[in-house]
Amino acid sequence: MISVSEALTGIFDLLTPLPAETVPLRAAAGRVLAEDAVAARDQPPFDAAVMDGYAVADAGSLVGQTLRVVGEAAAGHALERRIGPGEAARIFTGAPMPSGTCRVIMQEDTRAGGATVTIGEDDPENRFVRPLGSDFQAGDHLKAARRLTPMDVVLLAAMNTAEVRVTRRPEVAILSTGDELVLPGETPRADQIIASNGFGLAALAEQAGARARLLPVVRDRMEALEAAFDLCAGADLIVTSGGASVGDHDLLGRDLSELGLTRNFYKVAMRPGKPLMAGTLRGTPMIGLPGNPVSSMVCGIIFMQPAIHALAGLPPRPAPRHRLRLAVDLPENGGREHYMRARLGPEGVTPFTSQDSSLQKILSEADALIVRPPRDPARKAGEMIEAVPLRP
Ligand SMILES: Nc1nc2c(c(=O)[nH]1)N[C@H]1C(S)=C(S)[C@@H](COP(=O)(O)OP(=O)(O)OC[C@H]3O[C@@H](n4cnc5c(N)ncnc54)[C@H](O)[C@@H]3O)O[C@H]1N2
Ligand code: MOO
Repeated sequence: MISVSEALTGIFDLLTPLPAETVPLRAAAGRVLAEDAVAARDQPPFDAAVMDGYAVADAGSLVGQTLRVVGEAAAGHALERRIGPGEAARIFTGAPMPSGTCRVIMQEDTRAGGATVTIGEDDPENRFVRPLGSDFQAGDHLKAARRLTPMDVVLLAAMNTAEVRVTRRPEVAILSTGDELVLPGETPRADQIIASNGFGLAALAEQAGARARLLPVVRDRMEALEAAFDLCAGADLIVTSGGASVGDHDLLGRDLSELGLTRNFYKVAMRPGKPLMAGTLRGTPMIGLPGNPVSSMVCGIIFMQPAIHALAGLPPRPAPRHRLRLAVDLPENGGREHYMRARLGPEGVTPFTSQDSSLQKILSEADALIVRPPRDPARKAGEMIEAVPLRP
């Protein structure tokens, strides 16, 4: 069996980043920037007032002095007149500083008197001017590749970017296999269960920025599998769940070269997720996940989501981890890398008592997956360990 990091590298090796497309700025959030965006202008494009008040030409203290108010500057309405010593311009936040002025005296520190203003307090150190280009300057870059956050979008908009070059959104075809499966909302027979994995995997794929194509459940027959493979055409990544083990009805564990499946590896030293496989199906990268729901979801986080990010053009990286304090002692780990469902509390992180890979309620309650490397020695409460967060 290969290690988790060998398996992840093996999956990255199957992937080619998708080409770029142009989208309007409104559709850019969450997409991966494919080419550097360059600011076309300085921001602010002029020295701007930071406070509502009076713009003055005098650099020294004006306490007790009365100035002549000779004009007004507001945001979007520059004052074209030059201001000299002994004069002031009424000014509002965001307005361009009139020529001749060097600072703003806050309105609260003044007393207005018709065409004049008298200065009460004045600290000339506080200029209340935002210099031209102090936010960003023409030619500044927002570097590719990065997943665009709402904070990036506000910057792109300010840079006067109406359209953005992003990588095409990966399309992930998801198929679940099993004679026992019926869809949520159907009435299962006594020997049937609800096909939950596909829904969770589709949500994980979409969380990672992909479009998910959730295919109908595939029965445990070769013809059904072949027909389902046809429905994967055009996808950038194919993800299967179930049928990966060695049972008589586990079709995906068999030699499927006649259906166009080339397997690059099968079985990984991890828990849950041992019967994981990856390869290509008719030339498209494919990841085969085990059917147990927790195995499927853990492998979706550890392999599918990083694969989607890489397809979208981000640097290939494992799922992010945090360092967390252990709240309880843990015995030595076995030979497989263990992803333990765990809860976060004031004392630190505690694994759930049962780590069975079928327990969906515990998975839903878990805050993190504690990662225990193979043969990790016994750990004491209070030690720091690595964990993959399950909540934003
Ligand atoms: N002799 C061996 N048996 C098993 C081994 C092994 O090494 N030798 N490995 C075990 C491990 S580990 C896992 S994980 C499972 C995974 O096997 P499969 O990928 O073949 O999964 P299935 O048999 O199809 O299903 C397992 C389990 O999960 C339920 N399931 C399947 N699909 C879904 C779905 N879409 N939604 C909800 N639940 C699903 C299914 O009903 C089974 O209960 O194999 C062990 N066996
Ligand atoms: O690896 Mo299986 O994924 O233990 O349940």
